[in-house]
Amino acid sequence: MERSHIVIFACIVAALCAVLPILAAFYVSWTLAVSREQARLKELAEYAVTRADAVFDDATRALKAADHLVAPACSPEHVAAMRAIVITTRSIEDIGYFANGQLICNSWGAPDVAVARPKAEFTAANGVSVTKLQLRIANDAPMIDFRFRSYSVVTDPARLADVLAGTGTSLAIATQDGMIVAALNDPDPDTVKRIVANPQGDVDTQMLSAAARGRAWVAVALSPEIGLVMDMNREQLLLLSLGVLIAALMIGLVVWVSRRRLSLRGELAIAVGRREFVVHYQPIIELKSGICVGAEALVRWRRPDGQMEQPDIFIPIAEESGLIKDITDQVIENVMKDLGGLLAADRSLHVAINLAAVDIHSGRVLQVIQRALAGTNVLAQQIWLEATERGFMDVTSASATIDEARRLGHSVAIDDFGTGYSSLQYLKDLPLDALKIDKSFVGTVGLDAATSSITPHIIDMAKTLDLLIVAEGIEQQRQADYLVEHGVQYGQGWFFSKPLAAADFAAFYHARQKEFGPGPAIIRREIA
Ligand SMILES: Nc1nc2c(ncn2[C@@H]2O[C@@H]3COP(=O)(O)O[C@H]4[C@@H](O)[C@H](n5cnc6c(=O)[nH]c(N)nc65)O[C@@H]4COP(=O)(O)O[C@H]3[C@H]2O)c(=O)[nH]1
Repeated sequence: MERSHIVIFACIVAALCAVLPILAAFYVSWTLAVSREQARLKELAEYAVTRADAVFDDATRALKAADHLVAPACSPEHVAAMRAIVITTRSIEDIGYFANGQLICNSWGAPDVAVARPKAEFTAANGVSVTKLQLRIANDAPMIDFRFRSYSVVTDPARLADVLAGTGTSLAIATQDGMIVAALNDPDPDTVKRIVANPQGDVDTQMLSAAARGRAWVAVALSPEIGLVMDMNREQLLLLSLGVLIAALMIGLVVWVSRRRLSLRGELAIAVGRREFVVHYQPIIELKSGICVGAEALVRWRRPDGQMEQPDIFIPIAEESGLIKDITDQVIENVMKDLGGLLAADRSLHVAINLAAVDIHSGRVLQVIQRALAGTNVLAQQIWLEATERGFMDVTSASATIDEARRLGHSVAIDDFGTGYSSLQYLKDLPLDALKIDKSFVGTVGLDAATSSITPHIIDMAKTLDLLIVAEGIEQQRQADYLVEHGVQYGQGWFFSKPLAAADFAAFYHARQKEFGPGPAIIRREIA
């Protein structure tokens, strides 16, 4: 990836890291606040409707008691009985007796002025009708008239909405068809009507609401959503600060990773320029005889302070940035410098060099090797080339490079076989010489692991295609024994030796030669 792409990518990731946790925290805290507020409104509406029903029941009882009075209408006894009803009924202010649409008397006797009976606006299931009067007493709200047959009682609507709603919350006590009869904090009549008609519906996106239906009334509680923002409680603020904290941590992480990647890339470019790469050699052993027949060249990056970086850290970045070509060239150069003498003196020895996918793709590396071999008396047959399955994905270019490599005398091996996308197709279509079994499979030999059954299949496949087999990562005697038994010719791994610096490898090679004898002639698989 280009440096500018890394920077842009890091900025986008950092911006997302900053915004997403905060948005998520805000969303969670908002959802919590909304559901809490809705629960509060529901509780309020249920409590209010219970109270309103109780007031209505009280007024109904008064009306029915008056309806049973037997004293002659508006006689002193009748008026006294009505007064007694008013005194003993908490929910009503007065009671009146009507005939022919006119008030004849109330609990104080005959009225001073003529009062016409108002028209009923709504009739409840128990037969009591409801009317909002023009008459206003203590507060601003018009009084409510409940009437049953010849009697009416007037009630202060404050008795119907006798609850504490809290500032910002409005409450309506409405008839079953949505007419408000009592209210707190001026709820909008149209909104209340819509909620009564459709309590579950999305009535107003800026209002939270809850409705409760009682025997006679419907209570509707409303509060504006904006109130929640002001009302965010401690827990919600805590969530938000947690979101900010996570965002900060994530941004820090992104900055750290991208800086490290950028700086590693920059450092790697400098290291290529300063030729800071050295090669270590892991001996390759002929398993049945124990003779050392070659080595795998493994690159290391020796920093100026002496610290050694392993290839797993820098090869992927080198491949991404295109620096890998220079590294391959330096490895080839180092191999010839380190082991050129040994190779020229002993034809039975070979060195396997790892190539990147791009090296296989372009084939350019073959000329580099040719130039490095020129005048050294080292044969091309002594230089093996290895690449992972990724290098052979583009079969056309890979075939061309392998054909040319083989024509020049090199042997070519597929590395880490079985860990990628490899299929039999690769092996059939490519003129390969050898297959390297990945250490992850060798490690399972003799174990019950699910992958342990793969190793014999890989071995069989290689035998069918008549490929040389090299097993990687042999750490134990039993693994070596198993591989010999199954016809694997070569192996490498800590059981024999870790990768060694050039001088140590030469010493290892000579010691091994003394103990197990000289190596065979040049190892070469003939392809018809
Ligand atoms: N656990 C365990 N590990 C063992 C054992 N024996 C050897 N190994 C390690 O296994 C890796 C074998 O190399 P690889 O599969 O080609 O895998 C190599 C190869 O794909 C790549 N690489 C190394 N040098 C070069 C190079 O010059 N060019 C390119 N393109 N890639 C390279 O880096 C990979 C890692 O190399 P290393 O870190 O040197 O790791 C080496 C080696 O040190 C063992 O018994 N047990």
